[in-house]
Amino acid sequence: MAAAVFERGAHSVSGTLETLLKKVDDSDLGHLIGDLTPTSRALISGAVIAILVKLCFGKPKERRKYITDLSTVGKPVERGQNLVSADAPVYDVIIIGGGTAGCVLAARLSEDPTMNVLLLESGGSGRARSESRIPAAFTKLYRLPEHVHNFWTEAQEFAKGKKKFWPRARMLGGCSSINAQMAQYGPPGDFDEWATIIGDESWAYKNFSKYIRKFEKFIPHRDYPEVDASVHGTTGPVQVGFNTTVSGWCSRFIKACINAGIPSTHDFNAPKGLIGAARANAVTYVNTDHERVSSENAYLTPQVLARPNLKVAIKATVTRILFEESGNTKVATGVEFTSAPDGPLFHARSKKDVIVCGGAVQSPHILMLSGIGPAAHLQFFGIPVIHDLPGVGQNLVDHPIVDLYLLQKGYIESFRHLGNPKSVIDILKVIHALLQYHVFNTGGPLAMNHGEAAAFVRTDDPSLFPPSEFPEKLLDSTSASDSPDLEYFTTPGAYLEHGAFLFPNYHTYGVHVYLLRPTSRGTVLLNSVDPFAHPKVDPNYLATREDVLKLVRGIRLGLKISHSEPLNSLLDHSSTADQFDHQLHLKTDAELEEIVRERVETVYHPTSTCRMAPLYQGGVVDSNLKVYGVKGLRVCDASVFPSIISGHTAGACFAVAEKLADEIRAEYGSQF
Ligand SMILES: Cc1cc2nc3c(=O)[nH]c(=O)nc-3n(C[C@H](O)[C@H](O)[C@H](O)COP(=O)(O)OP(=O)(O)OC[C@H]3O[C@@H](n4cnc5c(N)ncnc54)[C@H](O)[C@@H]3O)c2cc1C
Repeated sequence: MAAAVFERGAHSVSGTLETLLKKVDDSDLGHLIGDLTPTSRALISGAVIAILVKLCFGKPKERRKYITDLSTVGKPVERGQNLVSADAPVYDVIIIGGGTAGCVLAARLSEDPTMNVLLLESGGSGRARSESRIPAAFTKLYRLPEHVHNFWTEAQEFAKGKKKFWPRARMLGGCSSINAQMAQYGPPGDFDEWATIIGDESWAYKNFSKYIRKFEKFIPHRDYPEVDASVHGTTGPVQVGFNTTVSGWCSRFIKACINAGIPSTHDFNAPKGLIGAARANAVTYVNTDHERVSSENAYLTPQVLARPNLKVAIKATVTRILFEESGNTKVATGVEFTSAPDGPLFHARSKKDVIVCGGAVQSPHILMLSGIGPAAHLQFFGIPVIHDLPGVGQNLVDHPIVDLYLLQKGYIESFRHLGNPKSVIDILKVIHALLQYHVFNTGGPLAMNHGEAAAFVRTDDPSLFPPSEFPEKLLDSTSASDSPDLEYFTTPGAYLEHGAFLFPNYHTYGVHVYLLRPTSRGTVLLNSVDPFAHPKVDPNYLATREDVLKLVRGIRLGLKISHSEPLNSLLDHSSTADQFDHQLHLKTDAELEEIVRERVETVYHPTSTCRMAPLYQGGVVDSNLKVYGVKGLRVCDASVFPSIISGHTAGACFAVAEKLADEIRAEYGSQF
């Protein structure tokens, strides 16, 4: 009864707020608010109280218990002890890194009650952070070193010598806990290419796609009946669907793409491939409660964590993998870990496998610290070489992005206030958004993931890039004739510095163009032997001319889309302001090339630094993800991708881990 009264009261507060906001929006901004009436003030206070009451007394969030006392999962040891302590706790499998892939493996392997699994994660719980749970809030995490490894790249030789900010998650769920939640898994041709590179058909799309369906729980939506649910997984742990809020800019972008000559598509993840334009979150990793779906909350459920054969320790950084000789072979027999740079060290022993799931930056880092990598590089740092494996840390590839900053004509629709409330009106809007999200569970602006519509194209598509205007034939770096090499996505506001700067005095619109199949390759190398020191990350952006020319084409088409209706009428193309791009179409290709080199940034998708490939092609792992030349050691995360996919990378990480879990269980069977 009390709850019903509360709900009704809160609804009426929200309704009144909505009316008030509408009035404010319709009026000339700013006047109404200067001196709020007592009624308005009462409404605001009511809304705030409603939110607080809901937060305090609403349905409690499921609490998940993780191990923080490392002495309960490891044996304390002295520094410099190179063999696993004889009385260290023993596990069948030790997983290093509870990220996107690591949580999948922990949950799937421990389904076998005879398999003892230890998962060690350097950070804390992602789910415990509201910035991770609330879809719109993730960029707030980027600069917090406790939750994010905030790497910087080396100065980029081909990008004006600038160092680039490269956030990677440091929490359970890994980057699936901080990513933009867009769920596009890559076109079938990419996985067929993987199978060809490694010479194993189990990676071809027709076989590998069962693992995509295994992780997926697709939630259809009545507004998108064209999406064929039968080609999706419906029983997996990772809920994907249309549960994010999108602004009116989403459909405007898709219409403008179609008017610019890009076909429309309904489902970027259907087996037929993903060329075309659609609501980007044709699915997102956001559930029906409008919360992010990370690998932590999808896989490490309270039921999974209650398994006696699974231990999940947080604030546990692995400092190295330890090896023993068996005949002529080096065998990984355990790990050394600690909670802090000067903290006590612990050992744990593995009977079967140590699986490195540290991500594309840290997996090669951990291997090198442990003596697996290019011998000369390890010797330079005085690290005893366990196995000379030149491919470790090589082949780094990332999707380079160029953002276009556009100005709305007047005020069309904007969410600037969410990140940067500047007036009482903005504060009212924020309160309204909080009510929608926290009290009524209707989503609202906090349920946005920002990247709301997307288009995938090929730079050799003659209908988009007619040879008369684009005569130069560029290298085809795609995996198949129906795989794209450029992606666009849009945000209802433009931003700089990874979302830290939102053009506070303007209502803006962002079009982002990125290269899906770059040919430039970089490295992850050691900076120091200190496991807590960041490695040297050098994506070597734009080292090849192909990459630059394709991005120049991408900018041209992006501008054409912005000049196509309905965007054309809603954007202020008369603006000559320097910080906006309305005059960019007048620039020569050489001038655009300079802009590409000036602006290029990461779209946070590094892969392939422990590549699954034959040894002679710089491979680090075989098709079962076993590290070449040693025993008992595997890698499983984005670092093993044989080539970067023309999509977003989290989906393939889930699927690769699902596949490995199946294979390990089949390989060891009843041996546990
Ligand atoms: C800001 C951002 C936005 C993105 N947006 C999208 C998107 O919209 N859609 C999409 O599909 N992909 C997106 N991605 C990419 C995608 O999320 C990643 O490719 C994927 O999640 C990587 O998974 P992983 O398993 O390779 O590594 P991670 O998920 O990064 O996991 C690595 C884990 O290992 C831990 N770790 C590292 N070293 C150690 C150690 N020594 N000891 C213990 N633990 C350790 C880390 O703390 C981390 O938790 C985005 C990424 C970022 C950063």
